[in-house]
Amino acid sequence: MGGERKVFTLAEAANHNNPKDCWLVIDGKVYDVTKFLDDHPGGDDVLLSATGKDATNDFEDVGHSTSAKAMLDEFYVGDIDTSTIPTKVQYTPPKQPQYNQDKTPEFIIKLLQFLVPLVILGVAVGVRFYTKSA
Ligand code: HEM
Repeated sequence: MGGERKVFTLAEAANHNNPKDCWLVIDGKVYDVTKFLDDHPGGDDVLLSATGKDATNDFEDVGHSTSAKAMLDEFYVGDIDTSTIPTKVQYTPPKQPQYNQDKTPEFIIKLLQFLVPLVILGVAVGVRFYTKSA
């Protein structure tokens, strides 16, 4: 093999998910952290629960120090076949209908709001005018 990089599928890496054999997938690389479980300042349980998946976000979310990131090298065992990592589903909001979907221009609506009461008033005045003389 002579220093050739090993490439694992996510399923292969996921098999190493117990306290006696624990692999993590971070940033496209595979790390065997079995020996580190007892020494991890964040505890062994978080490492074990980060197995079987792309743990990049878990690792980054903690805000690990640069020295923590430098430690990764010593646990490196190979790379992950990135095509075996399920791509994140991007949330796209449903398309909202435009608020005013009808094409009636605003000024016509304004005009009607002004005219309708005027017409009612006109009718009322007209009725009164014609009934008074009777
Ligand atoms: C090979 C991978 C990892 C290494 C080498 C590592 C190393 C370290 C180190 C050195 C610290 C001490 C604080 C610091 O220097 O930033 C730390 C803290 C911590 N780690 Fe990790 N870590 C690894 C993976 C993870 C993962 C995958 C998780 C979460 C799922 C995690 C969760 C935490 C937490 C919660 C702390 C904070 C502990 C505390 O402050 O009480 N670590 N880690």
